[in-house]
Amino acid sequence: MRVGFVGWRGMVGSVLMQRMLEENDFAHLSEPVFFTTSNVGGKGPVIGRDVPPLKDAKNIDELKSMDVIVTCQGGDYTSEVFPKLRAAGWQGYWIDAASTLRMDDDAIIILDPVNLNVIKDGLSKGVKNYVGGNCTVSLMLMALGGLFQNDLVEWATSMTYQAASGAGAQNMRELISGMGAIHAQVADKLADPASAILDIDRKVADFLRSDEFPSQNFGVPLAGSLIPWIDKDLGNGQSKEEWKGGVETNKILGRSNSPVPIDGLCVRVGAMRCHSQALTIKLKKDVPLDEIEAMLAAANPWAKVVPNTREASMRDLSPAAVTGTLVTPVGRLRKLAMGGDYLSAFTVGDQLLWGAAEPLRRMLRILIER
Ligand SMILES: NC(=O)C1=CN([C@@H]2O[C@H](COP(=O)(O)OP(=O)(O)OC[C@H]3O[C@@H](n4cnc5c(N)ncnc54)[C@H](OP(=O)(O)O)[C@@H]3O)[C@@H](O)[C@H]2O)C=CC1
Ligand SMILES: N[C@@H](CC(=O)OP(=O)(O)O)C(=O)O
Repeated sequence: MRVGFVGWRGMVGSVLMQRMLEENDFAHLSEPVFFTTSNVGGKGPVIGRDVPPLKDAKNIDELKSMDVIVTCQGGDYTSEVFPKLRAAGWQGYWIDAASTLRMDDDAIIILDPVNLNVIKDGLSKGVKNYVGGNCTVSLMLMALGGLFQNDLVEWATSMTYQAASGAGAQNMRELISGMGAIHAQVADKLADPASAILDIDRKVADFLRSDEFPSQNFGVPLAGSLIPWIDKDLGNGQSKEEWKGGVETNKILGRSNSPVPIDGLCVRVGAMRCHSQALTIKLKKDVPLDEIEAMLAAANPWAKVVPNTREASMRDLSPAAVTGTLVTPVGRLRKLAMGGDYLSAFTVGDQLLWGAAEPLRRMLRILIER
């Protein structure tokens, strides 16, 4: 199988390369080929063996000779190149991290621990386009898959706490710069135990509202604040990120014809690369909590149930605990005051792993092992 990689040196692509090395995936590829939009003829990534010089990611003839193309290059690249490649008669498999093709009828959203049946059905029907889901959606389904598997969800609403990485590498840098700049404003006062906290606070607030605060990428401060809107304004009061929560979840589950209503508010917070979300779930029936916990834990090897105690929640259910790992813990599970069929849950997940690179890596493996 000739597999071409586009976007391998970006943030998502780098995580993909790292995971492929960890899982020894390249040993299963006879001919990995690496593409670039900026450095044709340059050196490819270090994967433990020689790789040919980088090829032009816009060259349709070069791309056409691939059996599979895996791209983390982004939506603009997909919009520009994918239609040309198909128009040129290319019949290969296209595996993509970008959202561009996700809702197309001839594309499947890939999250195999949750929808391997949908993926296998697509493969048997000759579907050639496989697209990673929105990070928030994938992470929610990795954690709560057990409830959907058992068809227990009547509706769900999620309030998200999304990391800077979802907006890109520059935004992660800006978050840290903002934290550092805030500290620098008040470092002398902080060092003095006798200084008044309200003086420190006033200085920080003035700085957050000033033009000096580094906010070129987000447009407003994230460090020391939050941003209650993610992605485009759909014009109906809903953000595009919130819209994705409903449509993508149902497409992944293969139930777009009988959708489960899922909606909520998406908020950017000052975490680096872990998205968290608090959910209120209306169950179809009053199932005992221990049964719910067992279903969640059994759904896949990564959904770890965290006991609903203060200590365990603080220790295991945070971006600091989860970042850089594949676990998608789910905790704060309890029946709400509204009744036995109302469940609360809180989940955390690394949005560059299950939220972006890992479903692509596993899809490639599914194709290789077919
Ligand atoms: N960020 C996220 O959380 C998620 C992103 N995605 C999708 O993945 C796409 C890629 O996202 P992301 O990885 O964040 O994008 P990046 O901006 O990190 O990388 C995209 C491309 O930019 C080029 N590039 C230019 N300068 C640099 C540099 N200094 N370092 C690395 N690459 C550079 C590279 O192309 P070249 O080598 O050709 O020059 C690279 O492949 C997104 O557009 C989105 O569609 C999906 C889910 C989550
Ligand atoms: N929109 C997500 C990141 C992302 O890339 O999403 P999508 O793959 O749906 O465009 C966030 O900002 O956290």
